[in-house]
Amino acid sequence: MVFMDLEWLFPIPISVSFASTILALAGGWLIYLYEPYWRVRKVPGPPSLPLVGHLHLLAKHGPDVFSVLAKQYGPIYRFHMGRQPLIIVADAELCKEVGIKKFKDIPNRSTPSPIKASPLHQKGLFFSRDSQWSTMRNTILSVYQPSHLSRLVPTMQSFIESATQNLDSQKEDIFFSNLSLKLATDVIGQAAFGVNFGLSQSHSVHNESKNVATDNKDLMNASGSNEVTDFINQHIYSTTQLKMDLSGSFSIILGLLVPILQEPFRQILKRIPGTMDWKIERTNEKLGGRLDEIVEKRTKDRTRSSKDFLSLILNARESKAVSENVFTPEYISAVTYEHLLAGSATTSFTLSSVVYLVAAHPEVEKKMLEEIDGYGSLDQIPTSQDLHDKFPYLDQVIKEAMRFYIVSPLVARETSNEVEIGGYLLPKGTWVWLALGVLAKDHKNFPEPEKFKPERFDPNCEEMKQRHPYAFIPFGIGPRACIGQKFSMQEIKLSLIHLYKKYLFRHSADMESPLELEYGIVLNFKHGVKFSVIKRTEMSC
Ligand code: HEM
Repeated sequence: MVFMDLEWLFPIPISVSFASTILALAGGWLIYLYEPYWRVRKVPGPPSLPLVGHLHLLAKHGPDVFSVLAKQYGPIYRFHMGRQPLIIVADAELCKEVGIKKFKDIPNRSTPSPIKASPLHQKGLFFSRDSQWSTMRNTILSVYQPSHLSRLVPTMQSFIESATQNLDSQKEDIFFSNLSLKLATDVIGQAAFGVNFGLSQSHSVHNESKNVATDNKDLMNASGSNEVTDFINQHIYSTTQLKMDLSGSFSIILGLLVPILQEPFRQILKRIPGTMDWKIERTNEKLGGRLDEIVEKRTKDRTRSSKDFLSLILNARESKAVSENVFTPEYISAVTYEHLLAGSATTSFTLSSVVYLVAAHPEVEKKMLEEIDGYGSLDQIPTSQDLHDKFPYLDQVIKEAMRFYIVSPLVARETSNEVEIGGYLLPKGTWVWLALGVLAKDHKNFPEPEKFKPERFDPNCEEMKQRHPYAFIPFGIGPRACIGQKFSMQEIKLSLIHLYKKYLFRHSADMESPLELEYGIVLNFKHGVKFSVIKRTEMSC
């Protein structure tokens, strides 16, 4: 009967075997699309659309979508990133379970489609897995000793000073988010590679109407730019193309919707000049080539110091303190590059958030200035220990800004075994993502979450005492938490102390309100952050 209908549909007679092939393909296709959903179907979640899953909800609500859905579906629910279901964990106790108690069953991160196309990103610490990850992490941890961090204070300070010289000298408002990105890139460039990129000295931060990413994309096309500029341009282009929505390259979009087609299409598209896949491939190739050159040159350098991260790893490798099989040259390139990536946008976003929020809260600004001024004279540079002990209010301001604008609203993990979380049995290979952004806005732990109140982080206040210990985890949780936490806090505090000793900041009239956010590899201000700058000595005159 079925075949008679098909004969009516197709004027040319079709054979039984052809029809059954079509049916088998259609069945296989449906199984392929629905199999990931089927494995976690018992976890609650909104109805999803074929192919796009819940991406339309992400487009509608932006990063807030995870809070909206947590209100509707509870502390653990399903969100389909295209075909791929994510199990979103939006509760502090459950995050502790995933990140700490059941770590041995959930030790790795899932690899999202933008990363699948980039070997450079896959070989860093972030996406490496199991024993490769633990050996790399232990080695890197050994070079993150507090004594090494404290030795970095003068380096950080000198970049901060040169980046923030004469901020008040021009009439126009400054593009602070650009300044902070250049500063953070310079600092991490020096700390990771021992290379001075010189970004914060060479560019004016005034009159820049575009953000750094766009700025550099243009430069990428200009021939004859110098090596450093090229390297940074490639770095920024490579990073900003890692989109988590439907605005990435065609192969990345396919990776979200039909992952099986991502690699074949990427292989074709990367050979067609002008496509985004072609540009990404060329950029990553050039970037990888440059990184390999830096590593090779440093490997041969017998007089290398042990001040930067790359030299420290190379020294450890040569002294056999770490296995040469684990730290092959390509892993060394990847992990060093990862520092540049992980340490720039995150730190710069946090710096911009603090200054933006403080500028809108005069009572916070007053209290913070009293603490900074009380520390000592203008040219007294705090030590690592002083940064830790002597600025308790600044500490609260930074934490509250990081809660208010959380850099990494989601943290990706993947189960290695079948494991039970929140009453649901999750099969091996399930993507479990911790919703740090939802936790940070949960009114149970943070009453009036939309208000900026640094005092809620005062260790003596009732709100702080009653809060779940894992309600605020901007650097993640457990053995896979951020390795650069102390490094970035040192840099952020040093920068803020130096800035506020000299200047005050006021919102530019040329900025949207509220600020629009965009969700790339980390959260970012869509149109940047702009301030007018007032020199403090002038104010007190
Ligand atoms: C404000 C600044 C920063 C924030 C908010 C931040 C946040 C995070 C978060 C949320 C994670 C995931 C943690 C988890 O899965 O539990 C992470 C991982 C990581 N971060 Fe950061 N980060 C910052 C700065 C840095 C810096 C400066 C570096 C490098 C010097 C760095 C290097 C890394 C690395 C390598 C990982 C992967 C760790 C692993 O998988 O073992 N981060 N970061």
